[in-house]
Amino acid sequence: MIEKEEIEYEKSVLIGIINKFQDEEKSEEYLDELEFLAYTAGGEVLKRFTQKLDVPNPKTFIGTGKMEEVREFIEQNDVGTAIFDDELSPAQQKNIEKILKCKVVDRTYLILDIFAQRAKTSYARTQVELAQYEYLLPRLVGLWTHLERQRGGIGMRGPGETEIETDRRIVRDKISQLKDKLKTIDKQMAVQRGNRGQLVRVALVGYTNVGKSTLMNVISKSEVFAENKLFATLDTTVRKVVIRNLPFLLTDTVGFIRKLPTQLVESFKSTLDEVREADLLLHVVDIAHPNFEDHIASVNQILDEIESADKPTLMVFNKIDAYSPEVIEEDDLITEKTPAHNTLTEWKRTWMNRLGDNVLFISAINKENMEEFRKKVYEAVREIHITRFPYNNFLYPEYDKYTGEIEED
Ligand SMILES: Nc1nc2c(ncn2[C@@H]2O[C@H](COP(=O)(O)OP(=O)(O)OP(=O)(O)O)[C@@H](O)[C@H]2O)c(=O)[nH]1
Ligand SMILES: [Mg+2]
Repeated sequence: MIEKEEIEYEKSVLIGIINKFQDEEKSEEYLDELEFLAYTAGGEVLKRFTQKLDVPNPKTFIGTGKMEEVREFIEQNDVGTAIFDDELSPAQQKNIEKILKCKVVDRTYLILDIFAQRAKTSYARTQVELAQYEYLLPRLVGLWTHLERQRGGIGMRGPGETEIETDRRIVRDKISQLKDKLKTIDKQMAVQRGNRGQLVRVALVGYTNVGKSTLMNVISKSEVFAENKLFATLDTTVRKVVIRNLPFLLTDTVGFIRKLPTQLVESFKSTLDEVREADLLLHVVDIAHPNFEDHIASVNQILDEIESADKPTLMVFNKIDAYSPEVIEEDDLITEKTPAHNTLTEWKRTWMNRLGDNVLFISAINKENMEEFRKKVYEAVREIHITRFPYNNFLYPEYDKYTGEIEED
């Protein structure tokens, strides 16, 4: 449920392009996500603008005519922010600001902003701040170019440059301070992780808003903040979970998103170490989301970037309660069948079939199929645990049946 709190929502517009990599439908889906991001950051979207463009205009991202259309709308409707669905170059951002005379932000900035809003612990805040400064640094150059042009260059270049050089130095100093601070925290975290001993580590991973925290709450009876907004979780929660007689550690952590800013991947290194050091991944997918296949690809790409793509993984398709295939009416002879028309049974026969036993379909909210979930997780954890504690028999009486109550901590 999207509840409007007492926050003043800032009027904004979205701007995206359509090209051979993203057709009209894809572009629309990306803008849906951008709108959700905008909403999470406290923005209300009044209108979307799209333009067919093979390559973005290097100066202003979209073409002049389209830009004029956007400008008029912004002026007439008192819009505060224009949000672009791609990372803008520092120069583009400056140029556009000059034309639109409102705040101009891109997808990366928006994500950083949400992270900043949501970071609760000093650790998360430090990581976000570092990412924000990394984002800012090259943009100070843009500011300089802009000033230089405004002042006519010659003669004025000296002071302008000095000013900006000072700013850049301050930002660079800040970056290295934050990096030092993070290094210290990283060491503490590594020690903490070390202290957790030899227990098998399982990490919930997945796109943002798929239900990782909800699932964590269901299996560990803990209270992790879950909400229908993007990036509800920024910090890592680790819980000891016991299924039957088998204890293991379960981690809930930050969700991923398409085009997750590289600055964030880098500065959240330590948070992501939880994933990197996990023995088993539970890749949670929101099967009710029309773009869930793209989500899987984005998550896999990030897992690859953090060298975690080869870990044993269970694919957990969540929100089956909310899944409904699109229906083609019997007398409709035109509409072609697409994956969106698949029933769950049909989905199971697609590429999902190739995942073999490592697939689960659940509803964390309705606690549907949790028995099977526990059984599969138990088996996967057990397999790893056995190699680690080969003689620890008392923890492992052989269970050949999974009947009866499964005990929890
Ligand atoms: N219909 C339905 N909704 C669910 C289910 N599981 C979770 N949700 C909802 O999905 C939204 C996101 O849930 P979270 O648990 O916060 O998702 P998350 O993956 O932890 O999200 P981030 O921390 O933002 O990455 C919440 O509104 C949940 O109530 C489910 O099985 N069915
Ligand atoms: Mg969460």
